[in-house]
Amino acid sequence: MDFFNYRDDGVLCAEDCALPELVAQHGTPLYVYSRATIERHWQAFDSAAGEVPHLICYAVKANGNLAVLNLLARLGSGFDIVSGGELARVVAAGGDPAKVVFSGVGKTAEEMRYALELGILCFNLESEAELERLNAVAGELGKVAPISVRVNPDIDAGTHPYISTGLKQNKFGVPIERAIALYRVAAKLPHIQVTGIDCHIGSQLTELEPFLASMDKLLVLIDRLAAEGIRIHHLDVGGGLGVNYGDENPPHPEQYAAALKARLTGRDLTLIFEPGRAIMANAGVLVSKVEYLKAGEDRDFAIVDAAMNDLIRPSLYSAWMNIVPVNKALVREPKRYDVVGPICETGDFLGKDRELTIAAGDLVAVRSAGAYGFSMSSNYNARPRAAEVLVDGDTAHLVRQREPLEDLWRLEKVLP
Ligand SMILES: Cc1ncc(COP(=O)(O)O)c(C=O)c1O
Repeated sequence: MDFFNYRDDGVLCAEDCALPELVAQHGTPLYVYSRATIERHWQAFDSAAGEVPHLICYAVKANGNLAVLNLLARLGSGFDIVSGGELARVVAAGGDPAKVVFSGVGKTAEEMRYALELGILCFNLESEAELERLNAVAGELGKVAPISVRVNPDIDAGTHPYISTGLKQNKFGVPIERAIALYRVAAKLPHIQVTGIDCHIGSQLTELEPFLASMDKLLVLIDRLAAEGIRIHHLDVGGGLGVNYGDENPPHPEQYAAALKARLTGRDLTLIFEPGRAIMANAGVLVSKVEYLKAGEDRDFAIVDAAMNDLIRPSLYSAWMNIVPVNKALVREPKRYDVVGPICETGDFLGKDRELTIAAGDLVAVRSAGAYGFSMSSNYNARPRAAEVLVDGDTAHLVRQREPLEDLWRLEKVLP
């Protein structure tokens, strides 16, 4: 459920704001987010976790716009980060570093220092070498670093191979057989404090079973650690809950959390969730203008002014994302199109073989684009990144302006 609906006159709105009016003000391509949807999705996790001690650490990589992070911080959210840059964003948005978990396989010493100085909640460690480095860096600062080991449970999450992270051939986490040994070492290090255990098996998961299977493996590990006197205080189940782009029908956070909670009875564990997509995907659309309709020999093309630099998911993962006309009352002949951007790559498409009722000059919206849309955008082909608008009822706030062209070379210089 989201707050993007057609008005009676056939115009698509974000909450109470008509998309054509936002475009008239801010142009295209334009990302539009709904505050009510973001808040409702976050609250769905919070209320699903209910009475179990828990913390929702929103995955900043899904959408790191400051206004989005700020809304979530105001709800009391924590954050899952994967770089010093994301941590800086959280701080700039008013987030609480004490509610931050730090994931990722390649944390630099500098990033570790920064996070230790801010006093984050936990480092989710992904290798033996990282543990060694963190102990040394914390030692230099005279601090103790709280850690979880990110366990790779070797479970097939049944998702696209590029966004599957819990298989032994993936770079993520520590193989479950080695995790115990790593905890033993960690427990003895002077500048490390074992606090939790962590796992994240992939993204856009549409079944509960892989989550539960990996949680079961982690619970066995927690018991084995307890038997050795190593106490785990929190269980970080990662993110990964899928959303509807079409008819995927993933579990609702309620079902997901209920299944996890059922396994925690009698245990003194805080649950940490790291949802990204489930909060943001359906809280945003990407609005674009049809520049040209072009008849090909083999197929017809709708050439729009958004491209793979604005939204790379279709090109990168062959992801299917729904593309709809912004005004469905306009009288147009329905036709099938490949919806493509202006970038000089054959892989530059937003959708293939889509039936659409459009003409040149019309607006289309790519739905479910709130997560991994703007955050994965680039300047390829010297295209400025799109503006972002956050709608709150009948008020639209420009939360990031379109990148001015001169910003594209602001950091460059020519030889004297
Ligand atoms: C460690 C970690 N946590 C959380 C997430 C967020 O995942 P999602 O957006 O699928 O909820 C990711 C991305 O897959 C991740 O790598």
